[in-house]
Amino acid sequence: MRVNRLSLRNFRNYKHIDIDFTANINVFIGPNAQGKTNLLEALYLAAMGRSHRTNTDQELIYWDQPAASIEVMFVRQELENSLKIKFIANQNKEILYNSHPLPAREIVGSLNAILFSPEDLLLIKGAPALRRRFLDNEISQANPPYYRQLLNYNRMLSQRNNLLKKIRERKASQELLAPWDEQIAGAAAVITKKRLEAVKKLTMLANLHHRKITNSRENLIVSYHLNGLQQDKTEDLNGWYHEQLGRQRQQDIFSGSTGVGPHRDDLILLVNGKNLRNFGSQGQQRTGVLALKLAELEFIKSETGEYPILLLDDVMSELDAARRSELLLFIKERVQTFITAADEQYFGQTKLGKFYRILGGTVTE
Ligand SMILES: Nc1ncnc2c1ncn2[C@@H]1O[C@H](COP(=O)(O)OP(=O)(O)OP(=O)(O)O)[C@@H](O)[C@H]1O
Repeated sequence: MRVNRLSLRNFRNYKHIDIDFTANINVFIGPNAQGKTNLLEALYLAAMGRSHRTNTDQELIYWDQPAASIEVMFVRQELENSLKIKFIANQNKEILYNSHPLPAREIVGSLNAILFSPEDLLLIKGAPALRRRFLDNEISQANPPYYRQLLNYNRMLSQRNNLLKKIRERKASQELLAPWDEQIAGAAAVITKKRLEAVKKLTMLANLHHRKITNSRENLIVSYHLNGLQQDKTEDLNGWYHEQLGRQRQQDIFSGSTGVGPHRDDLILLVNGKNLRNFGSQGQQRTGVLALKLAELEFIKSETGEYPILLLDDVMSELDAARRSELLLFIKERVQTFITAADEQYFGQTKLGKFYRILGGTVTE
């Protein structure tokens, strides 16, 4: 997968730019607050249909302008595609894929992209929701129907939770829960099964990278923690979820939320048998995150036949020389990459790709 051109109109601090990219490494250099991350954000938006920084589209439009747009020309399976997103103040965004309207929920899976930013360094230490999102982004891009199943599951879950609250306030009867439990159990089983399959591949791929970065001193195991269930008893997930929803019902009514399901699961990472979250040093955790990110690239390649593009936002300065070189060695001539950095110090010797200077919303090669 390769992005050939990005055009922005009134997007963030860019009034009007068209940039052509190299198929290898593209490096955006510039001082703080000049628009480097805005460029990666535009590419991420084209891939995921949403920003990684805001849920408010209005923020994406150049101050005082009525509308903005992002247009990306990219090659997928050797065919050139165009994707355009228009943001109009106080309206829903419009998406055109090869000039045809595309609903926002169908954008995932068109242009695939992996983002690695300093916030990802919290992937191991941070809340379980971060690890679930990591896994969901990966599976959704490799398997777009999964993304829609996930949206559907989340919608049903929030409706069940509203009903639980009404039951708690004696405004609805408990019998109304039965059809929701039936549907939620089915959807939860489908999602969990796909996550378990993905983690099986992920652990193998991540361990290869982890061993390489640590000169074979450390083994990384990634496993899926299914809240309340042993990994080896997953044949009848639908039945199990159904039973659990029934068993937890009174507790769920009391809390007004659903206590079991894939929205409560987690990933567990072990290094040489020890939980990386509790016992890993900061350096080990960084290696774990890098190994996961590289594994994510390979997972998408193995599922779709192509590497996604890689967006590295300000992470070079966060990695030490060994991790940086593992990263650059892997992506070189393999993955089209977009890197932001404050200066050129990490790239001086490598003579990688194309360099762009970013200054106050302007881009010069
Ligand atoms: N809607 C908008 N309209 C105009 N300018 C905006 C808008 N949103 C953000 N900006 C400007 O974009 C700039 C920030 O750009 P960006 O986040 O890409 O910085 P950066 O170059 O990545 O910096 P750093 O290295 O500090 O992360 C700021 O100057 C901010 O004022």
